[in-house]
Amino acid sequence: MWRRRPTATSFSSLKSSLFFTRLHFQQASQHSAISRLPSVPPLQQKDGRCPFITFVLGGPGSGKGTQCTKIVETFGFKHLSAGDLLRREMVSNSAYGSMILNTIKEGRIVPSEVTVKLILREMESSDNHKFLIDGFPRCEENRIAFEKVAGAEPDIVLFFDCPEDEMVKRVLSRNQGRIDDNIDTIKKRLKVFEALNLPVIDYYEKKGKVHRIKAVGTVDEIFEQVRPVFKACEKTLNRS
Ligand SMILES: Nc1ncnc2c1ncn2[C@@H]1O[C@H](COP(=O)(O)OP(=O)(O)OP(=O)(O)O)[C@@H](O)[C@H]1O
Ligand SMILES: O=c1ccn([C@@H]2O[C@H](COP(=O)(O)O)[C@@H](O)[C@H]2O)c(=O)[nH]1
Ligand SMILES: [Mg+2]
Repeated sequence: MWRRRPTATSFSSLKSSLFFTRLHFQQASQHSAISRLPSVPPLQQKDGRCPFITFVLGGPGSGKGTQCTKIVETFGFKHLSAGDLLRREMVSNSAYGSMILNTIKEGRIVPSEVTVKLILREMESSDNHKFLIDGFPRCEENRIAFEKVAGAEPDIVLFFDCPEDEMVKRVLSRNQGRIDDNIDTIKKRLKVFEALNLPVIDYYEKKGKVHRIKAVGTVDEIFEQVRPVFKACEKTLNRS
């Protein structure tokens, strides 16, 4: 469970005032209101620990979810797939349901207001302090919103770098009944990835946070590139 460091603004009032007033349904390209948000104190756990945050990025079908499962098994992280959280919200009678459905069908990006709220809710209700945030941030607006509202940057970023033809092949044979696993939506998702997600990866690359994984080969071969990334930060992972 989580709490914020003592501050004049409580987290719940922050959520309602910052998110639901200032950011109400802003489109992904609108940066101005977000950049004016005040920074907040970083999230901190009851036991005083700060979370270890890994953003897991890569194109559709690059293997993010598959590798996250292995990281959870080996290093004990909590896996938060932004796409899964949105799909769960979509079928939960939420007011956002039809907006999420249409956005996913079109391969576009759900407003940060919704996604950041879902992610932070999961982080706050978890006893774990090591998080894999999979498939988020999708664009610069997502990134800025998360950093402002969480008061935290990722410790590291994993980028699963996979050729497009391999990603298309994997998604088309995934067979999980996802409404976006069809060739038309995949083409749109690939364009959105290139136009909006690659700049986020570039941003963190410049900060020295990106670990680029060549996402070809078997699942186990790819994991052997991932393992040393977490081995190298074991001390930080167990920080108090
Ligand atoms: N190295 C691999 N070789 C072959 N198939 C793989 C490999 N890694 C994952 N897959 C398969 O490819 C499909 C896509 O993988 P996964 O769901 O992990 O990708 P993802 O990056 O999470 O995709 P999305 O962004 O669409 O959620 C799955 O069916 C998975 O079993
Ligand atoms: O932060 C996010 C994550 C996802 N979406 C939307 O969901 C689909 C599927 O996401 P996956 O990560 O591939 O499961 C994605 O194409 C977006 O439409 C989002 O808007 N924001
Ligand atoms: Mg996935």
